Amino acid sequence: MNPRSARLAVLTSGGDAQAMNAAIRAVVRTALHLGVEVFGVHEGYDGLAGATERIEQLGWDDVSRVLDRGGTMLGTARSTAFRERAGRRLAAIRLVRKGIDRIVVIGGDGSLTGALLLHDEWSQLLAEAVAAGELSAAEAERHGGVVIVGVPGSIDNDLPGTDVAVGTDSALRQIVDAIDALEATATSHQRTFVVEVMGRNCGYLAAAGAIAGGADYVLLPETPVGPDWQHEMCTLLGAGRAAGRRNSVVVVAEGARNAAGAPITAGEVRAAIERLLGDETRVTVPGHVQRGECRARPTAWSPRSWVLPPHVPRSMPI
Ligand SMILES: Nc1ncnc2c1ncn2[C@@H]1O[C@H](COP(=O)(O)OP(=O)(O)OP(=O)(O)O)[C@@H](O)[C@H]1O
Ligand SMILES: O=P(O)(O)OC[C@H]1O[C@](O)(CO)[C@@H](O)[C@@H]1O
Repeated sequence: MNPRSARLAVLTSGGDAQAMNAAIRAVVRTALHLGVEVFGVHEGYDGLAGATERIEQLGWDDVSRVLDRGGTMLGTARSTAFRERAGRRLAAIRLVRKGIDRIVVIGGDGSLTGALLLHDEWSQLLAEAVAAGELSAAEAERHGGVVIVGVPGSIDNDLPGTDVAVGTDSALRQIVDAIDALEATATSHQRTFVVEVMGRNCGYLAAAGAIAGGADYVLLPETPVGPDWQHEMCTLLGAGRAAGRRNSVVVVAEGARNAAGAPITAGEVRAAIERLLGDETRVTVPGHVQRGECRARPTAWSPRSWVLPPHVPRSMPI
């Protein structure tokens, strides 16, 4: 196919992650630069499989001034409709009716799993639509193959083969900022803080946040603790206190588990510290602040640098 006649859709899906806007901008402007028409799908897969179709053509100016804005300008969703085959069939029909058979999905492991499913089912979905009179044979033939590119976009950083997903670094900064901010109270009151960190079943944010934040102990899904974990943790924390430390921080990944597979909650950690050490202990849950707009400006090492603008020197290898 002549790429200059192609039409491409871009969408964000799953939890919003910072720099998704920069990634959208990079996709839109690079495609336009290459002569490809671009469409934004609003509200994640719901914009394709939900009750209302939300596909809108995007131009160069539609992605102006979004580089350092948090969230996603296209909106996102956790779409139940797309999980069903009927939803994916509706999605394929709507895309083909718009002449689109190129898709960029920016999202996490779930979103990219869904994208793979749509890719694998595409021919069959189109054949069914033709049989049901929902698409013409010519339309189905014209768009007989679909090309889908997945861009790992998730604070969780839980995609195999990806060093750092879009949004992970900013979430990490939020976590380290939160731990740094707790320092004042922890030190003044000689308290222990238990910080619960997002990440679903992945401990990347908790592990990296604990190291960068100088925490004393971390509980992760990947390293389930044994039955005596409370005593082990408190022995370490107690040694720090004995050495003169005025503050202690324990980071708990939201997916932390013990060796038997039972979840370990921040409340449980707090109770263990109070019971075994007598430390005054508080739980802090930064929650969706971790997905919020970073006040620090995004680094150049981010989707900011992905765009292929016309003003990039032609001699530059890209
Ligand atoms: N197995 C699947 N089959 C079809 N669609 C799926 C599947 N898993 C996920 N999806 C689609 O992708 C959407 C987003 O998935 P999910 O909620 O797991 O977030 P994610 O992409 O993993 O991102 P994050 O973990 O950062 O929130 C789901 O709401 C659903 O529409
Ligand atoms: O925003 P929601 O739907 O409450 O989901 C929260 C989940 O999304 C994430 O922030 C991103 O996947 C996870 O870390 C967290 O478990």
